[in-house]
Amino acid sequence: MSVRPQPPNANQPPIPRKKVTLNTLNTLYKNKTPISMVTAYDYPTALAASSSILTDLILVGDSLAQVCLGYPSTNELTLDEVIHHARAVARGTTHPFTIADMPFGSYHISVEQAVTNAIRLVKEGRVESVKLEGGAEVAPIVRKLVEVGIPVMSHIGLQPQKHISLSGYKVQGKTVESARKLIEDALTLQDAGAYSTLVEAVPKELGAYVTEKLRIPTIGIGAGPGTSGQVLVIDDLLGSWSGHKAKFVRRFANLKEVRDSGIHSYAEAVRDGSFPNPESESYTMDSEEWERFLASERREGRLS
Ligand SMILES: Nc1nc(=O)c2c([nH]1)NC[C@@H]1CN(c3ccc(C(=O)N[C@@H](CCC(=O)O)C(=O)O)cc3)CN21
Ligand SMILES: CC(C)C(=O)C(=O)O
Ligand SMILES: [Mg+2]
Repeated sequence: MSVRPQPPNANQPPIPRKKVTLNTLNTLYKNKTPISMVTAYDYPTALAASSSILTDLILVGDSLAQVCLGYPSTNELTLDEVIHHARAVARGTTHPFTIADMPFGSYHISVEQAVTNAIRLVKEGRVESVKLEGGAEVAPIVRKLVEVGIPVMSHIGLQPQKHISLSGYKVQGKTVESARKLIEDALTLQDAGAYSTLVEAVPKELGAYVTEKLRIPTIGIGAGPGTSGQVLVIDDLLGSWSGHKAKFVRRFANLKEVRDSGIHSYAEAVRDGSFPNPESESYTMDSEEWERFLASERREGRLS
């Protein structure tokens, strides 16, 4: 059966969702059911992402660099850092299919380097597939990884790892030439065996068009509603990220407000002495035991 499970209603326990596999993705794609993907970076965000029965894919994105580690861009993130976080994500993930970004510099040197590092992500990072940025130029890498048995999601359109050579984060595919290049890249990556292609920051017309031209699902971020699925950075959608908000981000919650006000209330309660409460938030000792302790302290000469 290909019917999507319904969201649990508040009075019912959540229905455990069957593990999402590449077959599940194909079924969703064939049924034109929009695929839901979200990033996660550690155990609690993986639990959060897994808490909805409707989450299909979890991405350990290299956005980890900015969102969790405070780097100015994704470019200085190391493979070891991705692996460390991916392992934590694996411990918190239930049904969703998992993907990790191959970070900048971990796959461009040679096909051999890419295979070595993708294998590390699978074995040590415990992810089920990898994603890598790039067009036709990375097709030989995609082909080899797929041959080895590592499913690959490609990533075209805006490629944040190229933000320096592109002079910033800019919408891609806005001209005839760049739109044509995007379609050609997408077809080449599909031929190389990618199971899906992520399309970032392109005009909605092009997002829908590339989706129509492919026989594998597209996952869009800033590519309009015409892609096979959508992805957002978890902190962007939860409103817990205070950095730049791209046009494509919708806030589905405002966690930063709730979180910061909680921190401030705590600090205030410490400052004014109202935390901790001596009754409900403290431990007690039997009073006779306490008296015997004080007597022993007097005998030691530590108390007069
Ligand atoms: N928190 C977060 N969310 C993301 O989506 C994200 C990251 N971090 N880090 C890695 C990359 C970087 N990404 C970005 C970063 C900036 C824009 C951006 O500023 N876009 C402009 C487009 C301007 C134009 O060309 O018209 C915008 O205003 O939306 C888009 C994607 C997506 N990724
Ligand atoms: C924004 C998504 C697509 C990503 O690649 C990331 O989180 O690194
Ligand atoms: Mg990324």
